[in-house]
Amino acid sequence: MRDLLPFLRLYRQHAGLLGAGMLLTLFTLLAGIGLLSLSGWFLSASAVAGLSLAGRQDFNYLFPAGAVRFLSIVRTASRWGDRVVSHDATFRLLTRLRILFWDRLAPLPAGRLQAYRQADLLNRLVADIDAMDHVYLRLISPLVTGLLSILGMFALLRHFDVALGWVLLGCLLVCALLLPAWLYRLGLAPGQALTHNRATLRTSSLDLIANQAELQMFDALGWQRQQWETAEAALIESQRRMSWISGLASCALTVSGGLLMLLMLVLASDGVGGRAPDPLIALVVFLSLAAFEAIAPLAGAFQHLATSLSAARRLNEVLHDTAPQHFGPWQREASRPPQLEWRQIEFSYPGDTRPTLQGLNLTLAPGEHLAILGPTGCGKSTLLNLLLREWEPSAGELLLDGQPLASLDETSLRRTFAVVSQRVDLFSATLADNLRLAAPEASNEALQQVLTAVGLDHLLIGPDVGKALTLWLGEGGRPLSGGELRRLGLARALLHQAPVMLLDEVTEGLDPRTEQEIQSLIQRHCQGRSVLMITHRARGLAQMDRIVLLEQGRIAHSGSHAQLLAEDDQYRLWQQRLDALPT
Ligand SMILES: Nc1ncnc2c1ncn2[C@@H]1O[C@H](COP(=O)(O)OP(=O)(O)OP(=O)(O)O)[C@@H](O)[C@H]1O
Repeated sequence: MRDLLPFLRLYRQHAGLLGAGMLLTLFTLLAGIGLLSLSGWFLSASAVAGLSLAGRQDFNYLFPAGAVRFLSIVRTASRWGDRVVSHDATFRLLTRLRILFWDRLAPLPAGRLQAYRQADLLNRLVADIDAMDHVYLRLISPLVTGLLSILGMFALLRHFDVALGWVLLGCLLVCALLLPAWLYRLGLAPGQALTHNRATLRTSSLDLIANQAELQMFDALGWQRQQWETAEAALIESQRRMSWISGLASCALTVSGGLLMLLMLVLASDGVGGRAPDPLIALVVFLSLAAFEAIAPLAGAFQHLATSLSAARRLNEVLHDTAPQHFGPWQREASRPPQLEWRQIEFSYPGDTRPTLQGLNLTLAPGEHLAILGPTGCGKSTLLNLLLREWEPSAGELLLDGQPLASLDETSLRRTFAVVSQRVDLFSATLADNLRLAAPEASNEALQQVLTAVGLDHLLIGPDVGKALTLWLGEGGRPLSGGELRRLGLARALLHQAPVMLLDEVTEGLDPRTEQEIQSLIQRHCQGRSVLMITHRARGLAQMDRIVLLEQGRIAHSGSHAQLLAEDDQYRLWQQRLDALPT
């Protein structure tokens, strides 16, 4: 139950609406109970009154008939109001909860987010939050209004017959305690399975759709489909078990209601409140029948409680994630290239026993163009990831102009670096939208110029400036080749106008001519800016100010291209290997 506490705190902000919703539910219940018991009494009393002439003349038909109409109008109106107000309150709560969840999720560093699968996060954001609507609608509201109605019925019946009042109260309280507890236990395992299986099916469906090309190529579509079918069968099975429990709950409620009615009939048959048997017996019997209207939602609430609790637990995992990212208040003037320093940096990825970076010391002077070479997996991209604060070093200091990088505010950090990472993401949007991500204020002419510079002018539609950038890219639009994607990434980085360019294998997958063009473009555009370029290519190294060879998370060699060629055997070996690579 502790898992629900963070969500219950949100209720305070909508206490007025939630309270009004419960009041209307209570009116609906009481009006329903009053209607049934009064109608039962009215029918019997009318029948009895009709037996004698005096009875026919004395019996007041008008007041009970009016009361029945009044109660039925109150019941209808309050039920309508209850639905409107309770659902409005619930939707407001869900909206707040989604915003809260998103607010906690968004500041998590990208590295931390990798611990969650994207499909799973989507499921938490959609299905798990939806499951929280049970908490107010099916748990709190029925619990409060059910217990108040039971007390109301007790007070009414006690007015006519104290003993019968206590019997009704006792029986209803026993049912209100035992039935929910029993149904909670029954629904526990299938409820948890339902949340888990729903998440698994969603993840499996997204895997099937997103990886379809890969699966088809390796003839693994059947295998993935089978995984999906297994996930679907598991979900259907947990839904079937929940439906079975719902059926059982309805059966238990009907049987208990029938037994209670029978008991009250037997107890009242000698007369209510010490009187001779009269139509009040019908009032007692119908009152006990109506009483189960108050208990029925309670039983259902506890059956589904396990589903809400497991959804709450999954949401809390993200809400209480221990790794929120903190940015300092320092707002730096972003146009000037800074001095960057990795000082005695140690870093390992979670779960990895090997250190990725071990006591790494490196400096990037303002305006310096530095290339980093090294074998696959030696930690080159990790160097950039630490700079972008996707991960935090476990020891050592990352300094920007001599200040800890963590003291910089997030906007200044993002304005300081322009990145072309190994994986360039394309949004399902127009070409212009995909570029304006990096420079929202850029004019159409500036976008066209940069596209021409990176060799993507063939994506422009016609000469008209307004229409030329409207090509739809990504899902539902034109896909880009690997080389085109890299060039688009470079175009974004150039538009970003940051003083430090971080380029992770930016010319990988390009033909030699384009590679040459891109290299010259970088040199041209990055005059006066710092460049940190990770590369596996020999081309362009001579134009860099300094080259660093990284090995097993440490700097093995450092110097200018000419220096290293002259003095360093290993660099010569690297150079030969890179030269031998097909271009
Ligand atoms: N998110 C991660 N979680 C766990 N391990 C990771 C993660 N990212 C990278 N690694 C591991 O850390 C090591 C260094 O990775 P990194 O990407 O920095 O290498 P790299 O030198 O850039 O390699 P490449 O030249 O192939 O791009 C690798 O062994 C890699 O498998």
